[in-house]
Amino acid sequence: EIFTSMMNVKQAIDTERKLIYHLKAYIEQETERLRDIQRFYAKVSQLHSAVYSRLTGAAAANPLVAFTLIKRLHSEWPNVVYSEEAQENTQALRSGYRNVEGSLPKQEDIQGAAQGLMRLQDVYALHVEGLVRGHFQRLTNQGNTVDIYRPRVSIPLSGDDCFLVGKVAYDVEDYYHSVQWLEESVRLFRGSELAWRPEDEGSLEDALDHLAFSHFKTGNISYALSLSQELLRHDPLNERVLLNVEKYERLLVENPYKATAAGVLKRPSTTYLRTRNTYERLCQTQGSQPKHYEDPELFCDYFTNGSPALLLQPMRREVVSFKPYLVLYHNFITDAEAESIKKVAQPALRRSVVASGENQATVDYRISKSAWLKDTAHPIVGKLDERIHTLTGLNVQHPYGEYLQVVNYGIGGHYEPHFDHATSKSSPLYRLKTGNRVATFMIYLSAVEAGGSTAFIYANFSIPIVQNAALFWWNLHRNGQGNGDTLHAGCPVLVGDKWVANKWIHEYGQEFQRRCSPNPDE
Ligand SMILES: O=C(O)CCC(=O)C(=O)O
Ligand SMILES: [Fe+2]
Repeated sequence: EIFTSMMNVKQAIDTERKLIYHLKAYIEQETERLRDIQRFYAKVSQLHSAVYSRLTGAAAANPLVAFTLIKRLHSEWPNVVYSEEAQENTQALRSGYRNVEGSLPKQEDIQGAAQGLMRLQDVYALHVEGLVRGHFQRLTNQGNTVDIYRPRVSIPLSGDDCFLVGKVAYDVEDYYHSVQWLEESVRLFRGSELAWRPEDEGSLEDALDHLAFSHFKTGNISYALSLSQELLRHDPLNERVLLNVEKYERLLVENPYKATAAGVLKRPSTTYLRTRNTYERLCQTQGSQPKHYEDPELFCDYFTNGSPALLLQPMRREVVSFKPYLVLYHNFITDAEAESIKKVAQPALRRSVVASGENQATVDYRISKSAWLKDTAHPIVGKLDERIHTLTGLNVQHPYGEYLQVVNYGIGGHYEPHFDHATSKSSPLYRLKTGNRVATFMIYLSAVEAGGSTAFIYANFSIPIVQNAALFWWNLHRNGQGNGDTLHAGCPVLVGDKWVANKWIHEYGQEFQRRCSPNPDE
């Protein structure tokens, strides 16, 4: 599951570096082998033009010429033709490949990465044609493109790259995406002068085939027909396509008005989410906090919580919202501490799960890896517990607080709108027997280049990632009921390596810090 964590993607760079090394050795050896063969070829062909052609009959009469001719035909030619060197070179290359095989991406990775790209396309309303050229752009209503982010490094995609993304969509009958990506694939394959590349999975014919069928499925039969006819020009004997062409022509005769009935394709309903429009709007703004002038009660201060530890170095507190109550503590953690936490978490990272009934499950709506760190894992974990306790006054010791959950997002990694507290009595969150999650303390362990904001859906704002800051909010009202205003999400990461750490604090153990109240508004 390389695609679920950027850390694994970084490790994949090293894997490819090893492969490059093996391929270089292979090319050198093969080049040498071909040079030797060329030498033999040059020798023999030169003999033929210099000796045999001019003297023909006389040449064969010379016993030295005759002897070398016989020797060549008897042993030199088979030595060249049946040389084992080619096989030895291939074997060396393959054995180098087998050494890294265990760490290579799997089918689920290619699918997950392609789905990540399509998620970014959807949530940030990206223009596919721009994306293919390596740009992160949105198409305006006037038909212009605007950059939403200019990456420092980027690469354009090939026809085969686009074919693969389109194929992932096609295989799940998601023709909304398959049409857009295969369209790009066909365009790029048509325009590339290289007809064949050893690394490619698909070809212009494959792309035409899948694009034609996608259009057929969405009702655009005349376009399906013209694409199939183009395909037949490359592959005139393809029985299946010949039959399709016949079928499309018949359909068009029977139902001429259906020619281009495609209309506007809708995004697939598998990604249905009631709050999707708000969620995506909040992600697109990449940070849209309420401003002080919008709510004059909001404030910033240097906060000590009456603690001697904080008197020397007060915390920069920013009250971001009252409904729900949300506070941002700036510079909660230092760069060095954040790096240590990530380092300690790395070997323990596993695919993130969510509560599903009484159990836990991996889901498409949370794409990341996470690790649970006990305070014994590293002295810094205990220090952070202490700091959270000082700031909030809450008891964060296990089991009143959960272990620290360190999260690393992957390609288009996200966490769609959810509550941190349990909303059903059977939730696995109750296994600690310390009640529900009363509060969340979330630390941003990294910056990102673009995307990845934390969006509060009903409260209608999003917090851009503030490196080293921490976000605190109450999940429950004082009467113990879940606070619906806390519905929140981690927006897909557009560019960057996003890390956060969650400390979830439970109801029990906080009785003196957070008094109960029957008032549902508190
Ligand atoms: O990554 C974020 O911004 C939010 C993460 C989150 O809500 C969670 O892990 O529960
Ligand atoms: Fe959350």
